[in-house]
Amino acid sequence: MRKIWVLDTTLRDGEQSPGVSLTSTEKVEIALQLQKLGVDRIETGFPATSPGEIISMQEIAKQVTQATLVGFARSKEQDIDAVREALQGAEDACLHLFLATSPIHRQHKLRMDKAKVLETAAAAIRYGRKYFSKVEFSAEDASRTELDFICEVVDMAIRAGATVVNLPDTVGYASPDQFGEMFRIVKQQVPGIEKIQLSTHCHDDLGMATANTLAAIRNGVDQFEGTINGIGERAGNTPIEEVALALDTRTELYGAQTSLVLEELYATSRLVSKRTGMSVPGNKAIVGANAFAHESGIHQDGMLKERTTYEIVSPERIGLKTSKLVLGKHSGRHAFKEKLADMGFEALTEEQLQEAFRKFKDLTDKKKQVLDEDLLVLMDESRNASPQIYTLDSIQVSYGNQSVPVASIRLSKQDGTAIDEVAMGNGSVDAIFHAIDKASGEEVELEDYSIQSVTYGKDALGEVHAILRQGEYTALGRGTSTDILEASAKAYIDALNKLLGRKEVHGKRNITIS
Ligand SMILES: CC(=O)SCCNC(=O)CCNC(=O)[C@H](O)C(C)(C)COP(=O)(O)OP(=O)(O)OC[C@H]1O[C@@H](n2cnc3c(N)ncnc32)[C@H](O)[C@@H]1OP(=O)(O)O
Ligand SMILES: CC(C)C(=O)C(=O)O
Ligand SMILES: [Mg+2]
Repeated sequence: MRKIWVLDTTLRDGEQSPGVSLTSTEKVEIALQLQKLGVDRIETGFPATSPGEIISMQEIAKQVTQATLVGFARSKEQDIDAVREALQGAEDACLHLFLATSPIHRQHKLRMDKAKVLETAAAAIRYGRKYFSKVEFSAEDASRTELDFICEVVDMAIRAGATVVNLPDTVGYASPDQFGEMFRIVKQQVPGIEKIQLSTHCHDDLGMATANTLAAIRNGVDQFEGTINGIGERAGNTPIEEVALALDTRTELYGAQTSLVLEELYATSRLVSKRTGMSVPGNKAIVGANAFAHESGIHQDGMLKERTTYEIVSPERIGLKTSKLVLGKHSGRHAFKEKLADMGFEALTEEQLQEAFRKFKDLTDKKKQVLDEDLLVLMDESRNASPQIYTLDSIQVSYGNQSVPVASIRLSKQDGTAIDEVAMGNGSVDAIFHAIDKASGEEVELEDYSIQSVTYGKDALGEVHAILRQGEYTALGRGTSTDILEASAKAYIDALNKLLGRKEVHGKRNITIS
């Protein structure tokens, strides 16, 4: 299988992401992790940028010994000298020179004609080769450069002594077919091309960095450059994890592999995200939080029967323990039953399961994600079911800090009849309880009332406990909901039902029924 070299530029192009600036300690930490990941070449910085950049690169050079360390420079002696200073302690160093070659950059930015570009780059490569055995030359904006001039530039770079020639899609303008064709022609037409390594470096302005990189690989490049999580200038660089996994997953198509330790990808992604402050979108390929999570019932059912129905990469391959089956609005009975079994609720009858599933679906209409804690509460409610003498149909509360709270409530009785009542109170909860009292016609006393949040987040479930007394009898009721007024009504009705049910059957005295 053909080996593809990986040049990681998270610490150089990645750090060019607007708003990102890494400290020396952070850069060393990331470089050590990149070494663990098995990156062949780590671009540690652009030392002409600042004195601090040189110090960071020197620190990395002291500690990272198993990868080639690359220093970036314009085609200027002063920049090359800065790379010499920054990489002097490196075991294996490479100078990375660049100069733009496209008409737009030549005319407007560099104000150089073609001949001057060739002369400037050749002089820089020759100067660099005096100090470095490895010199990469990048023809910036290659994808917008005339094809015959690109061939001239590559020829010049080889003659001047470059060991790697990189043709970047600097502004993410290329399309895969066109980009692949450029490499095919360069390989065909430039004499001595076999003496050097050909590289590519893509940006994601049109969302095609990975596709363009793979097109270059199919057309014979030896190295690709990218960053972890795809961070970098503007829309970012090629995400290394995407290309590495595409090669690993489709070997029959590409016939090429990196030597990355893929199991380190997830940890590397998390570290880069934490240190740069650039969060990874949930739906990001390979390393996003949802990349191995399934919420839809049909997908979850498929996953439970055979993982490969909905996963082309196994989570273990990138260093994650398992896939996740997330319970939510779109989940089905198979995943629900599996989840309950995992939590120890195995001995449920079909009826209990159906009832729990119905309640679960009701909850998903109110809550985005159902957590284990939510399920525990829900199962607890089901198992401790009280006689359904009254059930809550609807509730409406009118509250204002200048007016008296009013609650309207509709209860259903066991025989199916509905009772509507309206009542006022000192507060919203008090108004609800008065309305329930009026609807039931029972005289009860509220002995205790408490609220607690049982799950997390803005849409957390609140659990209300209410203890009611009627003469010698007391009963504890529980109610849960994402709304505490609804939870309060449910708890009150639950206590009332228990009180009436027990009173009727047992006639026991002074007993709190839980
Ligand atoms: C595609 C890429 O990612 S390229 C890398 C981009 N990264 C960065 O620019 C980050 C670090 N940059 C910096 O800190 C600064 O730009 C520095 C220190 C490098 C240079 O700063 P300054 O000397 O103030 O120049 P400034 O950035 O304003 O302009 C760039 C100059 O470099 C020239 N230049 C640009 N690319 C090259 C090159 N490859 N070789 C030689 N000269 C170049 C420009 O034409 C311009 O020259 P001019 O002053 O004669 O017009
Ligand atoms: C490799 C360099 C020149 C680069 O970052 C680019 O062209 O995007
Ligand atoms: Mg770039």
